Amino acid sequence: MERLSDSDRAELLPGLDGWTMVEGRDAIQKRYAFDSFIQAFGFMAQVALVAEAMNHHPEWFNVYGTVDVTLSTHDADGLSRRDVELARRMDQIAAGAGQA
Ligand SMILES: C[C@H](O)[C@H](O)[C@H]1CNC2=NC(N)=NC(=O)C2=N1
Repeated sequence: MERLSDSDRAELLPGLDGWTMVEGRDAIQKRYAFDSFIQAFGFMAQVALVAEAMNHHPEWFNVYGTVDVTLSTHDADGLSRRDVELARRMDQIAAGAGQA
């Protein structure tokens, strides 16, 4: 998996909703806020199935209804198209999982 080129970054990253660059690392991050732990965990369970099917896995941290997510491609040591794809899929799942 190749790291995103500068032109791919300029084209793809602004289209992501609420994702920002991590400082000091070639990765993107987003905080999802749900009303309850069950909604947050339901979101994570659905994402886990998608991530496994993509063979692309998030770094994440959950406290109650909050899920902090970092996406990066470890094999490429930076951002690849898979991160953009997983970010979009996570946003779709969050929208259906009752994001606060
Ligand atoms: C061996 C296995 O295919 C790799 O380690 C996969 C698994 N999941 C992964 N997830 C992420 N985020 N980046 C990777 O480079 C990656 N590589």
